[in-house]
Amino acid sequence: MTATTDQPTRHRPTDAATDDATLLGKEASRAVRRRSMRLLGDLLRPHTKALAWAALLVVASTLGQVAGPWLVAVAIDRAVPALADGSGTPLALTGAGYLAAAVLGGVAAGAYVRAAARIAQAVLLDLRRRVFRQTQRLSLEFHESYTSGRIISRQTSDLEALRELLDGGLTGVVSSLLLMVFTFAGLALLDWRSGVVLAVAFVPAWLLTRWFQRMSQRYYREQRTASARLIVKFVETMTGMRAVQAFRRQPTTEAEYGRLGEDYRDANLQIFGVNGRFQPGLILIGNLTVVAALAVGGWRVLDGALEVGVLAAVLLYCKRFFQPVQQLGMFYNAFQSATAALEKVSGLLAEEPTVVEPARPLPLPGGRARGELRLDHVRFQYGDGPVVLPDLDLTIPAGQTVAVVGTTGAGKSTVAKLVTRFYDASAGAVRLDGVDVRDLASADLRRAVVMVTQEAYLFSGSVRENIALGRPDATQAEIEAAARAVGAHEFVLEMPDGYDTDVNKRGGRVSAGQRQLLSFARAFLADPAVLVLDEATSSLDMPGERLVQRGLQTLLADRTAIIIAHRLSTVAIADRVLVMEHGRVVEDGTPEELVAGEGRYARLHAAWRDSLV
Ligand SMILES: Nc1ncnc2c1ncn2[C@@H]1O[C@H](COP(=O)(O)OP(=O)(O)OP(=O)(O)O)[C@@H](O)[C@H]1O
Repeated sequence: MTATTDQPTRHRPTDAATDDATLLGKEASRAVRRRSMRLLGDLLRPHTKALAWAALLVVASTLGQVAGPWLVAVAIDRAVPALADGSGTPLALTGAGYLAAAVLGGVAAGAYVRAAARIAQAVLLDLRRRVFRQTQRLSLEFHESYTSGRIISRQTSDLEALRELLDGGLTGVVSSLLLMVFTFAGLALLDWRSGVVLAVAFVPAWLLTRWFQRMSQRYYREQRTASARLIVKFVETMTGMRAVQAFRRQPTTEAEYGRLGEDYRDANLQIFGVNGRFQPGLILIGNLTVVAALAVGGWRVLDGALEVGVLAAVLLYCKRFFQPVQQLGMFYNAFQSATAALEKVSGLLAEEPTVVEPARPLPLPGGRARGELRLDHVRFQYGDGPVVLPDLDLTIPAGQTVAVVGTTGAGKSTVAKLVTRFYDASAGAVRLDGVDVRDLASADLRRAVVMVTQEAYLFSGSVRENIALGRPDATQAEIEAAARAVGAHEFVLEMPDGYDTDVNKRGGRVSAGQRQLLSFARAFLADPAVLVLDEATSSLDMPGERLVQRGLQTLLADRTAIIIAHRLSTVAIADRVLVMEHGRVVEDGTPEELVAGEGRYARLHAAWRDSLV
């Protein structure tokens, strides 16, 4: 059931399915952009006041900067001649004005950076929380097709790219853009002819920037996809380290990882290649503009049509105009990277759970589950894949223990996933005490039906906390009683800190059998009406097996149970055995009846018994 990256993502045309695509069609590209913008709008909405303040500050700081060359022109053309006439006041005033503008610009710029950083950090925190909440909210179907590595790269490298942009890039982009606009306005007001020169020079600069934009957008998407693939491979190898080492896959995984690393390097090199043409191109255009402005302005100064001071200011403005363009180019990288990241994150956030909470949940009859299960002509397929269960019709009376056995791929785990409502039936219905599970509030369903999985997952924390997951408000006495009931109490007491032992620390490590007993204790404490148990396939040593079997018997007591059984001893304690093949129940009866018969179970049982001798 392990999901792979290239597994087709079904019925999700516009969302996470697109996040690995580098070249999107126009329509899809626009849809993705709209989705990102909507998310950005959502994230920024709570900060409108702070944003307005930041905007005011950045305007003030830019005005401070743009005032400089203007004052230089005034100083050269008015104040210096006035000095020659014996009046020093204009020069002193212009000097003071220059200083004041510089101080105002500096102070406002500092305040702007701080204000922007506060907004950026708040937005990032919000986004981080949203991504985490969303990944927990999404149904199992999503997690089985979207590899954990991809989710990890959403939460790490994508959010990191956004952080980089928001931390410094964005403030830079905004102030650069504003500086360009104000510089152009200042120049045009001072001398419109020079304004025309600049406007003409802006055309090739604009074309170059558009080219850069297009190319880098494509390469940044490639880079992010390559980086996500690298992370996926890494996570997959690390989580499957046992299998990697057991099958001596190291050379293969190393080669694959190396290849993905090369792809990532190539993607980065392409980006630098584009940068390497964009930056010098802009510098060249900038310098040519200065030369043109000097040539045009110089002639006019000679003709007396332009004052020297104005020419000096014009040159300063022309030079300054292209500085932010270069900066913009640099920020644009961070911006591209962040846009690509935002597209992916917004794709993840746009995912809808396939298993949805009912709008108007129905109560269970009597307010409490009795545990009668009915699979009413259930048909099931994963997405648009092949039909796994063609027509399963089954009633399990309350309190019955049913062992499900069958060949691999027969659909046993699928039945478990339907009863626990990790998936919904494609047709037909699963009913608990006569109520369709789709009509039950998930809180009621989770209280009534508990699944104990093969891996018996232990979270970091103490043994006590791990058992208490079954019922978080349980007292210490109840936790101990649950552990005692399933036979876990003794070994817990032998651990270094008893119930307070950290399961991840040295000395807190538990064996496979103990792990199962702890998960039984957890389920016992939850006390559900229906228990679904995917029995671990790994075989235990005999004492461990006996211990687990005894724990299991206590746990089952008089609840309804569906056990995907891998052990003969488990099947023997069941009230009823279902033998499944290709999604159908081919045999159904008590263990004794089936053993006595001639069917598949009798053969399976004989083979099993022989293997034990
Ligand atoms: N998440 C999934 N997406 C698509 N197909 C799936 C998924 N999970 C299982 N299947 C397919 O559904 C069929 C039934 O799988 P299921 O896991 O229910 O079998 P099983 O009887 O529990 O097998 P095993 O004993 O090996 O665990 C298989 O053909 C499997 O390939």
